[in-house]
Amino acid sequence: MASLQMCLPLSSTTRLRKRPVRCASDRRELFSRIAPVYDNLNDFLSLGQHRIWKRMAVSWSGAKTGDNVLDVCCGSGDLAFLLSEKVGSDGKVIGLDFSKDQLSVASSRQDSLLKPCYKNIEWVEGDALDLPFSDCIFDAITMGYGLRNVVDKRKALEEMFRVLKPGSRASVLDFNKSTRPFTAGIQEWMINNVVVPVATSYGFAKEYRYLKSSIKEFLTGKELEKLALEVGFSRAKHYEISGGLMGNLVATR
Ligand SMILES: C/C(=C\Cc1cc(O)c2ccccc2c1O)CCC[C@H](C)CCC[C@H](C)CCCC(C)C
Ligand SMILES: C[S@@+](CC[C@H](N)C(=O)[O-])C[C@H]1O[C@@H](n2cnc3c(N)ncnc32)[C@H](O)[C@@H]1O
Repeated sequence: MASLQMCLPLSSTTRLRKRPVRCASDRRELFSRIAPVYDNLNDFLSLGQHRIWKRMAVSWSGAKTGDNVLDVCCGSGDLAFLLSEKVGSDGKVIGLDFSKDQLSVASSRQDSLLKPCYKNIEWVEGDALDLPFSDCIFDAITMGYGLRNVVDKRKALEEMFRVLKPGSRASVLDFNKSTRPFTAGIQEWMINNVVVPVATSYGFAKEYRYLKSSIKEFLTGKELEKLALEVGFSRAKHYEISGGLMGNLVATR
């Protein structure tokens, strides 16, 4: 897979520092490590609010009964399961991720959840930067907390554009990189003083500290809209949610 280049060997001084989560293989390993606690920590740390944000993302995708849809960077499958309920048994959902461990959690959840429509979900191990699908085949795409984590955001949007049918939408949910100092400050305070300490108690301090650096390196809502239009989407709108802590880009091909 094009984007899974191995990290270059670090200098000895760098090795001595906390190694940054820089490249695709580092990030894949990070999400594989946290797979066992990922869902429970999301529920606890967001007080269950992330499920509301994910429902909003699926609604913005425009997915409807009978559609053929894709959830990129599906992880443990939250958005894929919501898409499955939306498209129903006549529809088809593909959940793609490059972490075997995350996909294993998703597949186990699918087996234990007894909703008949969930049989319409297929889990695919693959790279968001090199989607193993033909052009113009999906009626809707979601990407929940994935764009901030890929090493090439433009390429990820180009791939989603390529596999979307004309007139269809990509709905991209993530943390919002706020331009308002107060909002950014609240977000950073919560991560520093609630998220990381709780994660540390589970032995995942470094993994959750990565949240802060990944948000700092992310794009603002306006920058995401601009990038989507540059890639070729005909319309792009970024909605701030939860007081600006989170955001959702809706891009129409
Ligand atoms: C579902 C959420 C985050 C998913 C997620 C994304 C990542 O990129 C990670 C990277 C490294 C480790 C973990 C993740 C990860 O879990 C959002 C909710 C869960 C967050 C961990 C908690 C965020 C707290 C907010 C800053 C404030 C929430 C306020 C709420 C109204 C109580
Ligand atoms: C924070 S999780 C989001 C999971 C799920 N979408 C959700 O909303 O909870 C980010 C996911 O993106 C995956 N990921 C990151 N970069 C990827 C890439 N280039 N290709 C495929 N999956 C990737 C990780 O393995 C991880 O499962």
